[in-house]
Amino acid sequence: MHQYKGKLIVHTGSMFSGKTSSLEKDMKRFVIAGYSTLAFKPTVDTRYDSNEIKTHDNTILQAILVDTVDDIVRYVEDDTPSVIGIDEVQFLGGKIEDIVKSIKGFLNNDITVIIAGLDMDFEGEPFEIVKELMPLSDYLYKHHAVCVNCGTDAWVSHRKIGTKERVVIGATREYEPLCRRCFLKEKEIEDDIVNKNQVEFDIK
Ligand SMILES: Nc1ncnc2c1ncn2[C@@H]1O[C@H](COP(=O)(O)OP(=O)(O)O)[C@@H](O)[C@H]1O
Ligand SMILES: Cc1cn([C@H]2C[C@H](O)[C@@H](COP(=O)(O)O)O2)c(=O)[nH]c1=O
Ligand SMILES: [Zn+2]
Repeated sequence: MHQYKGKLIVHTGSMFSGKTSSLEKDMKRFVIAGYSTLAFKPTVDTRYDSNEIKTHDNTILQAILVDTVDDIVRYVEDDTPSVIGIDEVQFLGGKIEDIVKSIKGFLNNDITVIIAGLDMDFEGEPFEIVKELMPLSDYLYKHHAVCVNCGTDAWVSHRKIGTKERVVIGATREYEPLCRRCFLKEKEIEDDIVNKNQVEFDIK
């Protein structure tokens, strides 16, 4: 009984790859197995955030909205769950070293931690917290969406809209999962458009 004590389970990959679905499935299995659980989700946009974790195919898990890992620590101290889940870990506020330290603290206290988070941003650059947590994991799952262009395993979340800010909340209107080859092709096209616009601007 309760073989999962102090394990770190990491679900990562691009958008639409099934990270949140896997987190939800794990959490629901732990409930069935008799573990006490708490699920958390960082607040990224107070206008849209609700107290639930929702997958792209609309399955739902109740969750507590938090700003930083310190909020999670407070809930864990009050409720003493044996399993916690954190969705969208890349948006959790606070210093990376504090997040890592708190997660290690949970694990050392026999609390199992399930993480779901993007490994890379829209430019193909790693999200630092996920990069830190991957080697610490007991179970590491890299999930793959389907490349919307060619149908092979996707590698990255390509942003379809122009903005370059790192955090832009969205789904299929703003992002599409692409394999490396299709992503590079897309980047070439985007660079060509930028260069062409620059030439036209210089001429005028
Ligand atoms: N290109 C795609 N590849 C795979 N799944 C997709 C794709 N587009 C939409 N989906 C849907 O996304 C679901 C996964 O959603 P979710 O678990 O929320 O993913 P993530 O948390 O990784 O963004 C799939 O079960 C599928 O219904
Ligand atoms: C790649 C990328 C994504 N985001 C945002 C877009 C979505 O709101 C979430 C990811 O959700 P999912 O459950 O993994 O589909 O993150 C972002 O802000 N910046 C990025 O570079
Ligand atoms: Zn492709």
